[in-house]
Formats: sequence, structure tokens, C-alpha cells
Amino acid sequence: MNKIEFRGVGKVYPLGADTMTALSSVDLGLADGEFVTVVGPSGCGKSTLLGIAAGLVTPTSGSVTVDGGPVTGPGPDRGVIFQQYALFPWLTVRGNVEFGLKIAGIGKAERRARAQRYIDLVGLAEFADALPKTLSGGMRQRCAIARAYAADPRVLLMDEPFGALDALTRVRMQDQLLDTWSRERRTVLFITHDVDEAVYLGNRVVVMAAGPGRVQEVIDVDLPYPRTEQTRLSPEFAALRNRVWRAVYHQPTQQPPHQPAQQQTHAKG
Ligand SMILES: Nc1ncnc2c1ncn2[C@@H]1O[C@H](COP(=O)(O)OP(=O)(O)OP(=O)(O)O)[C@@H](O)[C@H]1O
Repeated sequence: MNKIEFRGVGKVYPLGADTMTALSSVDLGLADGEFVTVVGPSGCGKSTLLGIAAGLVTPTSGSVTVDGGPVTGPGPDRGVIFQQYALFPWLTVRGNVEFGLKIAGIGKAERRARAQRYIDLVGLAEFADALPKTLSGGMRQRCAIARAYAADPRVLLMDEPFGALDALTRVRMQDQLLDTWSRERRTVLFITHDVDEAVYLGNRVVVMAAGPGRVQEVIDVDLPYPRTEQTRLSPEFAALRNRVWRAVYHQPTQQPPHQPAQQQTHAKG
């Protein structure tokens, strides 16, 4: 049985007097421990898909199950990480990481130990008593990730988590995420705009198309883990990146931003 299963999932939003089909009949299964990335043009329904798995958005058709049980709302089995860090500004790093555990009724000693483990894991030990406003964007996002991990969900749903970071921090965060994933093997659904990021992280890349939002193609990424800088520089990586790029931008309703118009003229001639 798949860990997460989308079956015929559709979402229609009301739009004034009209409607907008954000997702149409998505079928997708994630096996336990998989790292699946999702790319696609803006507005193809990526966030809607993740929101449905998180239980934050109700589908208008079809269903999503986790471990065979229908998703009817948010739950502790699924950790959600968004691009905005959403930390409590008045709590320290430790306070933020412990917060959910406290709400869940976990005793102080265990709470402290669990929080410390994940603060260490994301490399924030020296900053455990710091307030978010004193941290860089990358550190705040690592704090948000530690908080999600500490709650110990078997599923991580990540929506552009590194989208606001500078390039170098982003690469570091990707490596750290893969390192943790390879040790703990949670099931990850990871949304990104970045084709390189999608290929580097995922064992499969789901390419979505817009109008209406749907799964266009699912591409296996048969690059071995652990992935390193060598992976990024390898011809196999380049080939996969090109394949995903073509799948994203050669969609019928999309054109790559740089595609010269005369290419079509040449084709005709
Ligand atoms: N609450 C809403 N009400 C109406 N329309 C919505 C709502 N949320 C999303 N949409 C529309 O549904 C479509 C899919 O949105 P969604 O945010 O899921 O796409 P996306 O692929 O994540 O986009 P992006 O990459 O730009 O974040 C878009 O056209 C969007 O305008």
C-alpha cells in the first residue's frame, strides 16, 4: 500500500460568478520513504495538491489517503513546511521547536530532549536560545524544519521551503534535507519552481501542467544517493535536468521565456 495516494483528485475554486479548475483528476502514489518532487508552471495547482494532502484544502472530487485512511483535515502524521517560516517571534528557537510538542501534551523532559536532537540536526545548537529576529533567513527556515521534524511526522509536505533563500544557503539546505531524509526515511512531497532542485532531491519528479492543473509526466531520477556536488556536475544530472525542463516548458499551453519566435518559422521552412 502506498503511504500517500491521490485518486482522481480535482479541485474547482469559485471565482466570482464563475469557477476555476485548479486540479483535474490527479492520480499519484507515493511509496513509504519516497522523496517525490513536483515542478510545473505557475498556477498549475502544485500548492493546491499539497494543501489537499495536508488537509488544509478540501478536494471537490476524488480522495487522498495516508496509510489507507482518508485525509479529512490536518494531522500530526503530516508535517507541513511553507516558504514563509511562520515562527512565533516571541519564542526562542527552542521554544518554537518545542511548541507543538507542548500542545501535544508531551512532558517537559522528553520535549526538551526531542527538540534538542532536531536543533542539533539542523545545526542550530549555538542559537537555541536566540529569537527568530536575530537569525538569518536560512537559520529561520532550519528552525521551521526542526520544528516539523520534532513532531515526528512520517510524512513531510514541503511547499517551496527554500524559495526565499540565497543560492548558497539553498544548496546547503538541500544537502541537509537529503542527509536527514536518508537517515530517517520519511515520505516527502516537495514542491519547487526550480528544475535543478527537483532533480537533485527527488527519486521521482512529477511534472505538472496548467489549464487545468494536472500531472503531465512522472520522471524517475535514477541518480544514486547520497547526492553530492559531483552529482550536480555529472552528465546524467544534466540529461535529467534537460528532460524535466523540456517536459515543463514544452507543454502545449506554455512556452519557455527565451524561446525565439523564428524557431517556429524555421520548422515550417
Ligand atoms: N483560494 C482560491 N480561490 C480561487 N482560486 C484559487 C485559490 N487558490 C488557488 N487558486 C487558483 O488555482 C490555481 C492553482 O493555484 P496553486 O496556488 O495551487 O498553483 P501553483 O502551481 O502552486 O502556483 P505557483 O507556482 O504560482 O505558486 C491558480 O490559478 C490559482 O489562482
